[in-house]
Amino acid sequence: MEILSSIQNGILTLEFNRPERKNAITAAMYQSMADALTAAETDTAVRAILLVGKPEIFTAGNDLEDFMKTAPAGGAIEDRSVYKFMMALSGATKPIVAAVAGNAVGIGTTLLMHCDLVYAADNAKFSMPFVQLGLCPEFASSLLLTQIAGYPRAAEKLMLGEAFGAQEALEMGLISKVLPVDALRAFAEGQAAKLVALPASSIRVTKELMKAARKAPTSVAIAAENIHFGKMLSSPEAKEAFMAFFQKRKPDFTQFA
Ligand SMILES: C/C=C/C(=O)SCCNC(=O)CCNC(=O)[C@H](O)C(C)(C)COP(=O)(O)OP(=O)(O)OC[C@H]1O[C@@H](n2cnc3c(N)ncnc32)[C@H](O)[C@@H]1OP(=O)(O)O
Repeated sequence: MEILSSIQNGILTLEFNRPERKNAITAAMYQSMADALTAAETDTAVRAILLVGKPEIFTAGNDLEDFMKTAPAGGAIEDRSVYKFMMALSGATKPIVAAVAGNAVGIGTTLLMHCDLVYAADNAKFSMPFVQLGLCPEFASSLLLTQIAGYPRAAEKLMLGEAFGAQEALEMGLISKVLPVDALRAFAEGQAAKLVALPASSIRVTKELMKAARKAPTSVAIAAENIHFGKMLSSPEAKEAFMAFFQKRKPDFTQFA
């Protein structure tokens, strides 16, 4: 099972479990998380959601082989499991806690902006190398990171795509606490348990109110990003970037105007 899913004491825990591929997320993994989140919406046994990886890796982002396979097929983004997962995550009415240790690449960082309580280990590394892959930001990261971190810092992270550590993520407001890697999971579970014990209706309304102002702009940003992202996935620049990754070499973008 590449996504471990369990419900215990009111907490739905979703755990990336593909360490041999650095927890890179395949279409099947997105689908299984989308299904679990959708089911959780109406399951009274679930009062909080916890998203975790392994102590050495959160996720290497979208599986790049999947990107190469699915790109030319095209089709509506709404039919793709990544879209179903991200819509289920961003539209979840129950509180979501994320705990990041190791690398959180691409969608691994983007998805955090749709969670509620976000904690990181001192070994966490965040990056959004969309431009480096010949792509563009996705799932409202172009909007939300700008709101969270301010334009100059967001531009640096989204244009240069360089990795940054937990301390910088804390300063920019992407996460709310840094913990020793060995303490991260227990701390996040404890925070989720606190949410479970609180009145679910108050949590639900608080979340709704807090997210109300960004709801419409988030949808607009996602739709605009999708148009570009879908086209860019099959661009020569992206193909060169994906091939270069698997051939363990630097991409050569100078061949493209
Ligand atoms: C809509 C969504 C958008 C996005 O998410 S865009 C972002 C896509 N993701 C990436 O570009 C990240 C690619 N991966 C990496 O940069 C690196 O990995 C890490 C920094 C995460 C870790 O580096 P290291 O510790 O040196 O591990 P390793 O040797 O690169 O990876 C171990 C094995 O895992 C495979 N792998 C890693 N990431 C992915 C991936 N994203 N998709 C498919 N496979 C991946 C490798 O190829 C390799 O495999 P082998 O052992 O056979 O050489």
